[in-house]
Amino acid sequence: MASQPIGIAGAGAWGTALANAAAAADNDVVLWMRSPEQAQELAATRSNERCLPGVTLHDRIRPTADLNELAACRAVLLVTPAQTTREVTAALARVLPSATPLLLCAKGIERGSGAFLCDVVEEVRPGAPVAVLSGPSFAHDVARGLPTAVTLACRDAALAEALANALSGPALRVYHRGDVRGVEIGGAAKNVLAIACGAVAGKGLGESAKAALIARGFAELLRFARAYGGEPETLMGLSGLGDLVLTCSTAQSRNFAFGQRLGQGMSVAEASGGKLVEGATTASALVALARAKNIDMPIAEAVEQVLSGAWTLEQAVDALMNRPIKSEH
Ligand SMILES: NC(=O)c1ccc[n+]([C@@H]2O[C@H](COP(=O)([O-])OP(=O)(O)OC[C@H]3O[C@@H](n4cnc5c(N)ncnc54)[C@H](O)[C@@H]3O)[C@@H](O)[C@H]2O)c1
Ligand SMILES: O=P(O)(O)OC[C@H](O)CO
Repeated sequence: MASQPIGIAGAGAWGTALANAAAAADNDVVLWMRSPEQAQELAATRSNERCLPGVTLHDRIRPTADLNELAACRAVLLVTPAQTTREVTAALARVLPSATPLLLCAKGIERGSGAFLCDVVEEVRPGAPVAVLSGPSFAHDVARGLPTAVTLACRDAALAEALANALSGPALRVYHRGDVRGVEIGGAAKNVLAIACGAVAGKGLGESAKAALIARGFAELLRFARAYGGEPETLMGLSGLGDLVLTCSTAQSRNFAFGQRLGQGMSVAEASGGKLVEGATTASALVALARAKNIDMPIAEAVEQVLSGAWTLEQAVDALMNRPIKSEH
């Protein structure tokens, strides 16, 4: 069993970084991508210059474009954009044995349905084991072997522990937990809040405003998680506060950088720079879920209003600053 490889579906920045980390943790790794040309290129050059420039692929990684090669893996990490979760899970369901655990590594909420990604996976592969991996972790840091700690959640405690052990290595420390909902909420919501922090930086509104956004954004995270069944302790850990602080701190984050460019005056269409900005695609679903349960999330709401074109950034700042004065907690 332990000699079976770890499978990774999706060879973008995060999939490639996780492949290197899993290999460094003494696993053979099958790295699947949809493009045969890209698989050939990765196998020949041993690098993924498009998504993770300057990083050498570990010897134990086998790139492939044949989905069937994931069938013999002991677990498969799903590392494609959040909005492709349903489609890629359906493709995986056709080749994987039903007992193979799927470990969700994307951060987001499905648009349209408003479904949490673990629920999407469970809907497509009923009864099959599902887990989620999240926490403060930039692909470039993990791929270069810089020390990183993340959380892996699964309702099956023994499986959570086994997967955490399998993926933990010299530079990646994986904690385990049972609160799947809390862990996935932290990852999905922090991306939306990071857009607001980036906009504050881009507009030059100061470090005090940024700290206020992180603290009040965390209060929104906690309210949302409580209402949707996540445990507050989870949100206080790596996958909540940890990832919120990381993503709200630096333009190394694509969500922060997107917000920063909005703050500097770029349009929503220009600001992504062609990069994946999960907070921008999740904002409307997050806000719709919050409204459905009357959860007060003014920062997430302001991000959504700006992205939809209903408010300018100036109107968003006014709306946040002119709310009625209230007790902090
Ligand atoms: N990059 C990071 O530092 C990082 C860290 C933690 C979590 N994540 C999360 O991981 C997810 C992926 O991020 P990323 O940085 O790897 O993005 P990316 O844009 O670098 O890569 C996404 C990959 O998915 C592939 N893809 C897209 N649609 C597909 C489909 N329908 N079928 C198969 N493959 C498809 C693309 O070809 C690309 O290789 C996101 O949800 C992100 O929030 C990223
Ligand atoms: O670059 P971002 O904003 O997608 O963030 C990457 C990771 O989620 C950070 O933990």
